[in-house]
Amino acid sequence: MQPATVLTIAGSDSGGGAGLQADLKAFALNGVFGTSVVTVLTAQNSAEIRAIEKVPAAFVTAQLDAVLADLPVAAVKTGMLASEETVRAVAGYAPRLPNLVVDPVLVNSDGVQLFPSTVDSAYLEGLFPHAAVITPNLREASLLTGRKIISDDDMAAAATELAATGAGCVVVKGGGRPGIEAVDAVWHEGSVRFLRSPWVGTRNNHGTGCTFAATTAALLAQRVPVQDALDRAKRYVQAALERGAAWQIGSGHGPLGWPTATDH
Ligand SMILES: Nc1ncnc2c1ncn2[C@@H]1O[C@H](COP(=O)(O)OP(=O)(O)O)[C@@H](O)[C@H]1O
Ligand SMILES: Cc1ncc(COP(=O)(O)O)c(N)n1
Repeated sequence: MQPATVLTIAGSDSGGGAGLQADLKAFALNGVFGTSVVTVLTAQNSAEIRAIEKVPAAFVTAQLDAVLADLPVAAVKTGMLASEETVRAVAGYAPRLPNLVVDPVLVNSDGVQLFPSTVDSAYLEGLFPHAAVITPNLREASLLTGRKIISDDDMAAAATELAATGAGCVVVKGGGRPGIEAVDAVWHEGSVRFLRSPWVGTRNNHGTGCTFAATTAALLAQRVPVQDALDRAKRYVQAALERGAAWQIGSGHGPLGWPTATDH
């Protein structure tokens, strides 16, 4: 038996906690072979993103052509695409990208918008209609819908509104709303349900969103049905947070740990 191949189209996090470094780690720990198309380089650590250098869209597509010409990609995750050109270029390939999980990275951890709003519309019109799953966090869902999102009902309403883009499944992630539980809203086939797990009290949450989306893609590549994949990705993130909870790597938000197979 050989592993399924999965592709991440994402940015590099020099600090190692998020971006394609987190994706490749989640791929390996979820049993798939990871390939990576790099969209941006970030000068980043556990505390901040200091600078972003975009890879030209033409070189993003050159990487995509090289991977797709040779490797049996069974699922794709997108992360920080960073420019309208790159979002639209990836959207042009989307009909050929199976099990596409789109994690729209649009704001930094302080909630500040990272890119011009033309990037948001390229996601809404170009990429979401082709996605099997989209995974905005609270702030991104708020930015994309213009809604204030405070309650579970607000999350459900935002997920339903984003489903109108044509995405197969919408997850509004609630990591930005600490509580007793970490709650995410999932729209699928016309109804909304909630994913709930115990809140893990730790500062080491750099890469939770990347890890959730990458794990979902890894499971879809292994033919796990989408709702099961989301339940399992949620448990994986919880276990990864628990494993790294006491680490002190960096002065800011440290990385997630490595769950063992029996953890999740
Ligand atoms: N401290 C935490 N304890 C448990 N689950 C968490 C915690 N922080 C985030 N999560 C979960 O991690 C996943 C990623 O969500 P989130 O952190 O909102 O994404 P992003 O990194 O894109 O902001 C979601 O399933 C969310 O509920
Ligand atoms: C290159 C890159 N991509 C994505 C994120 C978001 O990370 P998170 O998973 O913590 O939302 C990041 N900080 N850097």
